[in-house]
Amino acid sequence: MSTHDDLTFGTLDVHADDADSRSRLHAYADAWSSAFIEGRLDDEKFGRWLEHSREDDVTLRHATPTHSAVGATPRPVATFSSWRGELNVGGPELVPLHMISDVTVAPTHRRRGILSRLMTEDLAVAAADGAPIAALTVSEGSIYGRFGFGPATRYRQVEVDIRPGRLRLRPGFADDGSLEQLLPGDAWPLVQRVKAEHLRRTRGEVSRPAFYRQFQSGDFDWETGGINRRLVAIVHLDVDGTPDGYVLYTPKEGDDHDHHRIDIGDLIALTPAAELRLWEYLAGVDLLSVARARLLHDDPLDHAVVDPRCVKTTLVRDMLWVRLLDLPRTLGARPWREDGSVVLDVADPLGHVSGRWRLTTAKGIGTLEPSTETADVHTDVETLGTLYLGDVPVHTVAAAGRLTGTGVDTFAAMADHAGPSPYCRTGF
Ligand SMILES: CC(=O)SCCNC(=O)CCNC(=O)[C@H](O)C(C)(C)COP(=O)(O)OP(=O)(O)OC[C@H]1O[C@@H](n2cnc3c(N)ncnc32)[C@H](O)[C@@H]1OP(=O)(O)O
Repeated sequence: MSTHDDLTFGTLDVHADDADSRSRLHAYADAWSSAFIEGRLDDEKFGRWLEHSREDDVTLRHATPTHSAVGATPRPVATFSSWRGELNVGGPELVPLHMISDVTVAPTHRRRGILSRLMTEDLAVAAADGAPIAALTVSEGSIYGRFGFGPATRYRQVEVDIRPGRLRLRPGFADDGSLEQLLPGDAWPLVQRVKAEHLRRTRGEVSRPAFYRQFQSGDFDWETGGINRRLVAIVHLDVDGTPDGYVLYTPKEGDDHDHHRIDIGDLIALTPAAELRLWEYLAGVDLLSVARARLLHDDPLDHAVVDPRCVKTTLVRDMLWVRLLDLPRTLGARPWREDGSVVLDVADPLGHVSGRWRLTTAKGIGTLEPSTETADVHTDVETLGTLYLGDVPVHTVAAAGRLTGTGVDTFAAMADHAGPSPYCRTGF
């Protein structure tokens, strides 16, 4: 007898609108929301969740008890959502991305292999549908490696000292653009335009799920359950008046004037000058002491200020976890540095990319073919996920024992790049 005989595994149709379907969808949303310690959703929040989930055409996988011993209506004990987005892998085209979120299993049903089953089924369907790569952001670092996901980008949490006169840009900084404060709802179309261009330019960035509109336009604040009247939107315009950057932030009151702070939800600019101008603006906002933000782990801001100690790092953490599902497509889509050729022997516990492959790079383009030759490099799909966007040099990961063989030096010369670190600013 299967250990899951007491459960029904299936998917819910996010677009179904009859009363019974809505009630099942509400129970599903309650299950993930409760697991993330946010409690069950009221009708307003459920409606908002349904709206953005429909916009993204999300697949909702669940496990639900077949019956209740006390006669209650069974409610989901596991949730798992996924949808199709895009990822910038550093090549000329964005790559279709299978995005995963809301992974929960109720405490009553944990460690019975429910997540393993949902993940295995979901990745198999995604691969069969032609998704070359999957990604998620994680609550804990110990869960997803076993399924072939590797941490592929990092971010840095910082507290920037914005007391009067503290954060100063080095002499010589010049920007010929301008700033405009807008209502967040009015800024939203401009924010979207800048963000779309940023995605096109930034290796490691992913397309934004639809829920971003609700909180970045100020339309709905998930914490208060109403319009976000605190959100401030500042747009940077270039010399021709074209928007090329923005910051969205929320001032937060501290215990006293010395502790009022800004939480920066998003600061994105298409030029370094626009980005620094937005920081200069933030440093000049009165009555505030600290700006909390996420930055690239090797962000230019540290080198643009007179006193680098104004930018205090409080945390460095993994952001996007990547899982390769189709090796010829994914390795063919990312850029390569030196010309070369190696045979990779790849282990994959779920079998999607396992086997021996000859990787050949020429003029920045990689091609991959199945091979029966002796392997030059032995590794696994989790390690290839970590290396995929170029965040970490091959030799660093090899020194950890994760790549072995006589071809590691050649592979490093082919794979490592000298461009900016990959960066994903999008949580999901
Ligand atoms: C992408 C996201 O949504 S991130 C959010 C993840 N969700 C949460 O953190 C919510 C709270 N936690 C949970 O809901 C559950 O504990 C889950 C989803 C993390 C795990 O669900 P389960 O059904 O218990 O996992 P399952 O039984 O399939 O375990 C699979 C393996 O992962 C291991 N594992 C599961 N959870 C954890 C964990 N938190 N830490 C370390 N290992 C774990 C299990 O020991 C098992 O290992 P094995 O294959 O060597 O035996």
